[in-house]
Amino acid sequence: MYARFGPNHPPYKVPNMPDSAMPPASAIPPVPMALYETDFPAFSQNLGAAFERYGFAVLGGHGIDPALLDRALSATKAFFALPEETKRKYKTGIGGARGYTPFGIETAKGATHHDLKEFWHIGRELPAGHPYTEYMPPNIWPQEIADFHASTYALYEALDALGKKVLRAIAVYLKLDADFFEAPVNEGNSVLRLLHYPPVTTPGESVRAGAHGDINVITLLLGAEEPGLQLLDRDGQWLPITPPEDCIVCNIGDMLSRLTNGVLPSTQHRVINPAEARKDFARFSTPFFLHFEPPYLIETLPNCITDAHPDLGAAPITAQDFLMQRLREIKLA
Ligand SMILES: O=C(O)CCC(=O)C(=O)O
Ligand SMILES: [Fe+2]
Repeated sequence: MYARFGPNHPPYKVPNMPDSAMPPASAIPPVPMALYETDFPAFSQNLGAAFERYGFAVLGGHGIDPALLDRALSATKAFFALPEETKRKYKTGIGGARGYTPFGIETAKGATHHDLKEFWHIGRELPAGHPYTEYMPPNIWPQEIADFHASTYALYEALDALGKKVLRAIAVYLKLDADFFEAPVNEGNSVLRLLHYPPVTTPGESVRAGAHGDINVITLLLGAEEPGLQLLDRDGQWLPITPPEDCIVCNIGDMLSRLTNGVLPSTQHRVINPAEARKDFARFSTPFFLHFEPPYLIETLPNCITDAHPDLGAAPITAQDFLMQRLREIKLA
C-alpha cells in the first residue's frame, strides 16, 4: 500500500502503518468502457464527473487488443535496451517532436532538475503534400527493431480512436453536440510517447517526472500500473493513481481546460521515484497526447462561463501557437 504524502517528500511508503490506515492505492474508481455501448449517458456522466472533480478519470476494460499491447511494449523495451550511441542516431533537431529524446533533457516547467526518463515520440502519418506537414513532421523509425513501426503505429491508431470516443462523452457532459470535437481533432497533432524510466540507483534531487500539467486536449495513459503516478488534489494532497492492468488513465490537458474555462481542470501530476522494493525496476508507460488540429482556435466555450465558473478571460489562441509557447517553457522547443 502507498501512503499519501505532501509536496515536501515525506516517506512514500510508511513502515509499520496498517493497510487499513492507508488511503486506497488509486483514488479514482474505473468507469467501465462497456458502458459506452450499453448506457452512453451514464458513461458520459461518470467520466465527466471524474474529470470535473479530479481532472483525471480511469477507463476500465479499455478494449485495446492485449496482443497489440504486448507487441508494442516488447518493441519499446527492445529499443531502449539498445546502446546509447545507437539510440542517439534517432535524436532529431526538431525539439523532440519525433524520434528519440535522451535521458536528462526534459525539465518540468519551473523545475531546476531534469526528469529521470528517456522517450520516443510518434506523430500522425500524413499523405505527401498535406497542408499540416508544415506543423507535423514525418516520423522516423528505428531500423534495429523489426516490429517497432507496425506495432507502435497500430497502437497510435487504437488510442486515437479511443480518444475520439472519450471526447464524445466529454462533449455530451458539457452539453455540446456529441460530435463537437470530431472536426477539431480529426487530423490532430497528436503524439504517442513511449517512456522509459530506468531503475533509480543513485539518490538525488531528480524525480522520474516533475509536477506538470499536460499541454494537449486529453491524455490517455497506458502502463500506470507500475506505481509512481500521482495527481495533486484540490486540498494539496498527492493522490496515487495505480490502476489495474486493463485500465487506461485519462486526464484533461491545458488546451481543454482553457477551452472549458477551467470547468474541466488540467491537474498537475508527477511520477515519483520507486519505493526501495521497486528501485531496481524500470518503468515503461505510454501516454497518448491527443491534440487539436494546428489551426484550431481555442476560444472559451460560452456555456462554460457560469456563476460557479466566472470568465477566466483566456484570450483566443490557435492550438499551434499555444503548443509552441508551452514547448519553449519545458525546453523542448
Ligand atoms: O509515466 C507516467 O505515468 C506519466 C507521464 C506523464 O505524465 C507525461 O509524460 O506527461
Ligand atoms: Fe503528464
